Amino acid sequence: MGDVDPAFIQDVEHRPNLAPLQAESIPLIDLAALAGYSPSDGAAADSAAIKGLVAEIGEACKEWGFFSTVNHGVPAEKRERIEREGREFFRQDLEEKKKVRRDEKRTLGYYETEHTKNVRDWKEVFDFTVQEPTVFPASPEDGEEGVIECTNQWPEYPPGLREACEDYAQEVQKLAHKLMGLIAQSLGLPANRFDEFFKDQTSFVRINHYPPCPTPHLVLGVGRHKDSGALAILAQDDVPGLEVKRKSDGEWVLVKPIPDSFIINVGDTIKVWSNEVYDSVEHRAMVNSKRDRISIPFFFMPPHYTMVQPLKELTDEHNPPKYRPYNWGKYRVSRHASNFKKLDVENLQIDHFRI
Ligand SMILES: O=C(O)CCC(=O)C(=O)O
Ligand SMILES: [Fe+2]
Repeated sequence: MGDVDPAFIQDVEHRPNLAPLQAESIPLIDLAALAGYSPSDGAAADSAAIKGLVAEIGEACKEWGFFSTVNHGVPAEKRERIEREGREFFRQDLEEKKKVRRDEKRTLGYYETEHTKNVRDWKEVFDFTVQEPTVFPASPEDGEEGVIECTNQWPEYPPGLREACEDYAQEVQKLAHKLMGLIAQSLGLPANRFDEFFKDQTSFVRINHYPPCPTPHLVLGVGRHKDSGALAILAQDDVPGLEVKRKSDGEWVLVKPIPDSFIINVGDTIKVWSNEVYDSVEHRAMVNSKRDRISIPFFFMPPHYTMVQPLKELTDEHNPPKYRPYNWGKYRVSRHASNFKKLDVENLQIDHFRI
């Protein structure tokens, strides 16, 4: 096992297959028709091209919970820039990176000891929030009303990281709003149905860096998990690693990198809003012994005061709500705390609120 810390080692049943299935992977959707689209513009939402997209996206959300997109409208140079600046940041010594390390009080910045399902991930990350400051409950406990304001921690080096991150987040955010419009339409709702949930937000962006690993067959860059927010919009470099658990048979399939594409996946919040018409799907990232890998997810998340529950229009007496309402901020704070360290218990999941 060499020098690998046992904290990283996955149980046998969760270890990756380094030659994973590539055959049938997630659908690829061309978003060119989104150029003039806005969820608040009824006429644009009704065009034939948009209706076609809505059908494709609805199908992908149902069958896979995941899809790749091209012609998404986010300028390639903005994605390239954040990737380049991120690499430059991670190239520094640990001591330098630790100057912006997150802790229990400052929850954004650099972090190198994340755990997923109580096993350490083979990665380091840099997190920044999209709406500054982002407001969260001070405590995950019900009845405790205080809030805290989270702000970003920017390193001195590289000097361009901050602007690259802020620009990127603004661009991807526009795409996120449009995708929520299409998803609303695909559920038979008005395109602007989700707008009220994103007047404020707790969205954040993570730059994942997966260094080469001497024992890629024993560890994962990020262990199997579902994303808890509404949507994730992920950029990956040209090194394969992301695997999605195929709903039809439970097999792990590799999502091959496509240049200038984004991978979109449905998170638990949409699963609940849709009363399980759509599902959030497990995914994980492998590492390899030769090349490092960068991936950049944008996690689109509602404001802390949102009560997440199945939408009224999608429930009735024959199809009653499958979840009790839960407070997004408290849920997020509780889950976030558990990523910091190895715990003896599983962290909070939406199943906790399943009726
Ligand atoms: O690196 C990847 O491809 C996946 C990352 C991911 O799923 C996450 O950060 O939540
Ligand atoms: Fe994820």
